[in-house]
Amino acid sequence: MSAPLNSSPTDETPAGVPRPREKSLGLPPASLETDIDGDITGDLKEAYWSVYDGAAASATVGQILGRLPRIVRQVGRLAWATDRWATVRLVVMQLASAAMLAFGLVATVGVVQHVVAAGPTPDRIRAAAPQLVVVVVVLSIRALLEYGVSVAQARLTPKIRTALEREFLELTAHVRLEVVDNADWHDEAYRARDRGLFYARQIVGQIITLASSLLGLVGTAGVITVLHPLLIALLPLSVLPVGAAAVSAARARFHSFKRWNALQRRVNVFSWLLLDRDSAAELRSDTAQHALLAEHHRLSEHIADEDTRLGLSSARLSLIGQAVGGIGTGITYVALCAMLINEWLPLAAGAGAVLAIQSSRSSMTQAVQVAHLVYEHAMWVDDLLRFQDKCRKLLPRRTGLTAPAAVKEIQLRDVSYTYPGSETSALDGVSMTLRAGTTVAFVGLNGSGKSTASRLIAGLHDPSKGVILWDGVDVMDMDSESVQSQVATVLQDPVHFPFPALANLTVSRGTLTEAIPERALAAARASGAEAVIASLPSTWRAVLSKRFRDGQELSGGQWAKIAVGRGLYKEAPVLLLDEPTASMDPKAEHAVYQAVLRGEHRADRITVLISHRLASVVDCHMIYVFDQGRIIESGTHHELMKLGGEYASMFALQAAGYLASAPETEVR
Ligand SMILES: Nc1ncnc2c1ncn2[C@@H]1O[C@H](COP(=O)(O)OP(=O)(O)OP(=O)(O)O)[C@@H](O)[C@H]1O
Repeated sequence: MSAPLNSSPTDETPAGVPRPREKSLGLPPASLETDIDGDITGDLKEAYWSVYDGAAASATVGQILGRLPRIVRQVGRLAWATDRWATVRLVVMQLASAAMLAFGLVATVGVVQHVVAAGPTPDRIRAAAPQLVVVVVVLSIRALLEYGVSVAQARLTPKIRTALEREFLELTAHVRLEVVDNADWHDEAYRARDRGLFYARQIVGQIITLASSLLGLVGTAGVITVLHPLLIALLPLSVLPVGAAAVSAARARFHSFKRWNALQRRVNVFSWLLLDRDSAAELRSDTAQHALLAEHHRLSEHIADEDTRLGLSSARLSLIGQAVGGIGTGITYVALCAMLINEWLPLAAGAGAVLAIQSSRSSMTQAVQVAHLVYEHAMWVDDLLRFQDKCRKLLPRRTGLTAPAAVKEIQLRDVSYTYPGSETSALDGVSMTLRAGTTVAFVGLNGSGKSTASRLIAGLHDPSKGVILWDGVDVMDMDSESVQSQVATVLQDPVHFPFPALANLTVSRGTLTEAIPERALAAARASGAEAVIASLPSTWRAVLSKRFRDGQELSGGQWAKIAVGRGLYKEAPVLLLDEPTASMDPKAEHAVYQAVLRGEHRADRITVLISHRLASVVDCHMIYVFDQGRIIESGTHHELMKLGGEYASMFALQAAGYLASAPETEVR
């Protein structure tokens, strides 16, 4: 978070100045371990995003069939919640379309019946004509219904995705801060975003295709039974071999895809590093491109091999599938001929059976392929929905009581805080009183608890022990978000919003487009951002990112000024500055302190300043010295200097560094 308080603690560090705790480090290995591909990114293989890859490859047909109703119910619920009318239309038209397919088949058999009946050809054709018209009408209605299904799908799918995405971002952007710190939660969030949301968009269409092929299968089975009950025995003979071939082809594809995907993710790491603007300068100055390109080439070759393997195995499986399917068809037709020869079946029914069997074979192949996709993709959608449920339980406190718009006094009473998963307290029994119109400084070594204290004051974490009172009211009784909205926090590494300069300020008031111009100018003036913005080609409108056309690049110090401006623009009753000036030049830093801390701070504002440059805290009304989560000294600069404790030692150390080499120059 910050530069060390002391330049570098050496043996010459004066007595009394605490030293940071240090750990010794052994020699590194002479070479890094690699995986079977000889690649250092091997660990990424089983990373968060690949957990369900290839699940369909190892699931049994029973498992897939067993899960389908649940998946359909789940997606149905999503669709219902998103657009009931489109969902009803979709289901009704889908069923009607399947019914039309069956009617079409029956009508076609009717045509065949007339065509193969006894009598002169013109009479037979004339007799078949009405049925032929029925076939045309039925097929036209089916085409219209399919169009209707596509229209309903086109309306429903983007709505489902948008609703899921909005919900996902609403939840993830609001969960408590310590949740975001949790690496597992992060993995789950990225997995839900990259995979869950992606597949949620596809799954509606896939379920529709699955439903259409299954209904087609049921329809043709019904037609075959109507033609002759004995024919139903021929159906499995024909479709099961095709189905079995399709199952093994689908599994092989998913197996291969899992490996291909793992390799692709790894190769992406290298393409991203090679292309990214942030790494460009360092890559060139370190001539690190060669090492990265070598890894990229090696992984790309593995991907090419995997592609070839997948293509060859698909071709092989397709050949086997066709051979097995051909044998099944052969057996079916032999059985059909036997039935016709024995006159168990009229010729027209036999011809109809051939049509029905052809149609059911293609329905079966499609059903098997799509069922695998739905099974695997549903896992990701399931994962997304589970993650959203989890996030709902991790939202900040809502009590119905909001924080006061103006606060006179914030009291911390014996406050402790331990980060989740940590064994030691980051804050340990801290008490202090912050009053409106005063500026308070937190100083101390790295890791001593200064930022943690400011985060608790900002309502970003809840105390593990003790209470924080705002004008006598426990913050735990207030809505967390309302507390956060009354605090402006400026950090040393602020977010570089790639927006226009003005939006970079107004975002702290929850808008990117609406500004109060006088307030924006005053904030920019006080923070030193005025000169920065004035020097940009389109001043307030200049986009602060080189990633966009005509975007502008700012230096670290310039960004710091923008961030301070953002904090001031919020005009919150509490202003927390967590080392915001560390990257500013001395003049800019001086100006910020003049404006924010010394002269122009508002009488109704509580300002907390965290700084390692002790010269900047001299004028603060109160200085708290932190060490290992506790306050070890407090008072004004003069009181602390008089005390001769750690603050005095640290101050003397910094001052000595300047005095030893400073020429006699007047500070302007
Ligand atoms: N998000 C976190 N999760 C777990 N531990 C944390 C987290 N942030 C800080 N800590 C730990 O809490 C302790 C106090 O950290 P904190 O950031 O409050 O110190 P600081 O005084 O602000 O340090 P610095 O001067 O380096 O900014 C440290 O031991 C740190 O490792």
